[in-house]
Amino acid sequence: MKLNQLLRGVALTGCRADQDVEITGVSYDTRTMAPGGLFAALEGYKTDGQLYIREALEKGAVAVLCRRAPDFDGPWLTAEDPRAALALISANWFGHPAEALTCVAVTGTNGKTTTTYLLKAALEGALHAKVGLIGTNQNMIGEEVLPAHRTTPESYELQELLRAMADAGCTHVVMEASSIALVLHRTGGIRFAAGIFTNLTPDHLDFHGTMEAYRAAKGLLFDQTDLAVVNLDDDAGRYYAESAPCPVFTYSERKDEADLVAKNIRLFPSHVEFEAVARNTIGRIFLPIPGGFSIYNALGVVACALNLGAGLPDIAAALRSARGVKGRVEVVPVPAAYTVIIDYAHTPDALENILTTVRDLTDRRVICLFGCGGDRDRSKRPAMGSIAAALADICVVTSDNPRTEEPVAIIADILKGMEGTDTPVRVEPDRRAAIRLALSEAGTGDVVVLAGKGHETYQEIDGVQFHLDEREEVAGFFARGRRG
Ligand SMILES: CC(=O)N[C@H]1[C@@H](OP(=O)(O)OP(=O)(O)OC[C@H]2O[C@@H](n3ccc(=O)[nH]c3=O)[C@H](O)[C@@H]2O)O[C@H](CO)[C@@H](O)[C@@H]1O[C@H](C)C(=O)N[C@@H](C)C(=O)N[C@H](CCC(=O)O)C(=O)O
Ligand SMILES: Nc1ncnc2c1ncn2[C@@H]1O[C@H](COP(=O)(O)OP(=O)(O)OP(=O)(O)O)[C@@H](O)[C@H]1O
Ligand SMILES: N[C@H](CCC[C@H](N)C(=O)O)C(=O)O
Ligand SMILES: [Mg+2]
Repeated sequence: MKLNQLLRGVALTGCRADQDVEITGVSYDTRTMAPGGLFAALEGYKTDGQLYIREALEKGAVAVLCRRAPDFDGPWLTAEDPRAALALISANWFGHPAEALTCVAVTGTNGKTTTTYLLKAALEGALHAKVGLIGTNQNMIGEEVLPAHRTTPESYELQELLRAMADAGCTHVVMEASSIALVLHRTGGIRFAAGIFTNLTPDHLDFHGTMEAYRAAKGLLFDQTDLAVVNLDDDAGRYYAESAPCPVFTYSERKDEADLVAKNIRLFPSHVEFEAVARNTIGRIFLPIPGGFSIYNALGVVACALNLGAGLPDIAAALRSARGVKGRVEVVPVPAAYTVIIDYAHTPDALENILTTVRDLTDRRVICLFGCGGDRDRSKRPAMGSIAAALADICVVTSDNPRTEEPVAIIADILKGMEGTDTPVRVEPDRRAAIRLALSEAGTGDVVVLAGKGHETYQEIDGVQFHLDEREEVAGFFARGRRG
């Protein structure tokens, strides 16, 4: 492809390159780039891609894109925001695959992954669509599974995935749009038929700084959607309903003025049920996932699927037979008279939701094991500590992914939120040992919640990922005769 074709739609602030030159690839990392391509120098959080321009040219880049003009001659282009430019360049490189797909993005603090899986099932069942999925757990092209490294991939990898999906005959794509991705323009150049907003509660404040900035980040999605599907029971949802620059469709379990309302809600240990009431249609929804939050995830799915042309009876049939999502309220089979649940709750709100949900499942004790991620929002730590102490009968505080932080320092932050509690708190930094400890505390009728790691099958300590699958640890505990 010629450079001028690759740059279609990109607003350059300067150019010192022959735009007729042939480009054989696009890269934003000198460590993996091949010769003959364009190198996009991105300003990062650890270093600045601008520092690697000479290296890129030495490695055979035929053009470099950066924010500031380099102080040497060479084939360079400048743009106000190289990340935004990279998104358009990637869309050009892969031939705008999103235009051949009906794309839906889901944003919000909690419920994105769950909602994307349920929406995929609903669109497959109701529209007989072939649906691609992009998100935290994995990416999917129809039934084919590809590994995921982040919730929302960098724009180049995202466009590459969309290309593969379009080529494989997908008609629809449902993807998670994280707030970080929206700020970093990873979804640039894509027009979404709908954007679903689930909820906004504290998370990622290390990145965004304030809740206002976090809300603004999620709101960026609606600049690139034809329809905003928003939760009217959430403060930020009401804000977007009034401010989104596109048509809005609202859902609620409390407000009759919403476009879709859940009535006659019934919560059971293994499922939820409600009456979905929209302007022209009404139907009973049965979702085989427990928890009050499951009502909201189902509402978002029903609201979106209705707007994409699916009929309510078909959506209801698909949700009735939907499978749960790995690591989300996942019940681990155990040869014991108590229940073990793995859940990805890693925010204060999610922890409160899962503990409230399991509290309704038992008259006996709730044992909560959790930690907090290192190199992530520190304000979550005491908040999660105080929620666990208030809602569980026994807390086991351990490590999540410490990343580059000291595990005991993270635990100390958590314990600050537990000061003065009467709830027994056991501390065990080794997550494997902590799981054994939690299980050995459990008795008949109790529920043990292993929170925070969900689908993850690794633990990142000191920058290195080690294998850790909580399902295996639970099975191992029983295989070894329940030895702690
Ligand atoms: C905070 C954040 O999102 N950081 C992203 C950012 O990395 P960075 O700023 O640290 O990059 P950097 O190391 O400073 O390097 C700057 C640039 O120089 C390049 N470079 C660097 C070294 C070199 O030798 N040569 C070279 O070319 C790098 O490739 C990069 O393009 O730009 C990189 C390239 O796009 C991303 O890979 C990286 O995501 C990292 C891996 C990350 O952990 N992100 C997480 C926080 C994230 O994105 N999470 C969200 C939300 C999760 C959720 O809520 O579900 C997600 O969507 O997953
Ligand atoms: N609608 C919801 N509201 C609040 N909490 C929820 C909701 N849905 C799920 N949860 C809780 O949040 C956890 C994470 O859910 P899920 O993985 O679907 O969210 P996510 O937004 O994709 O998270 P991430 O930002 O890590 O990708 C679940 O394990 C559950 O405890
Ligand atoms: N997408 C989230 C995942 C957190 C998962 C939890 N296990 C942790 O490591 O904190 C993040 O990157 O902040
Ligand atoms: Mg997710």
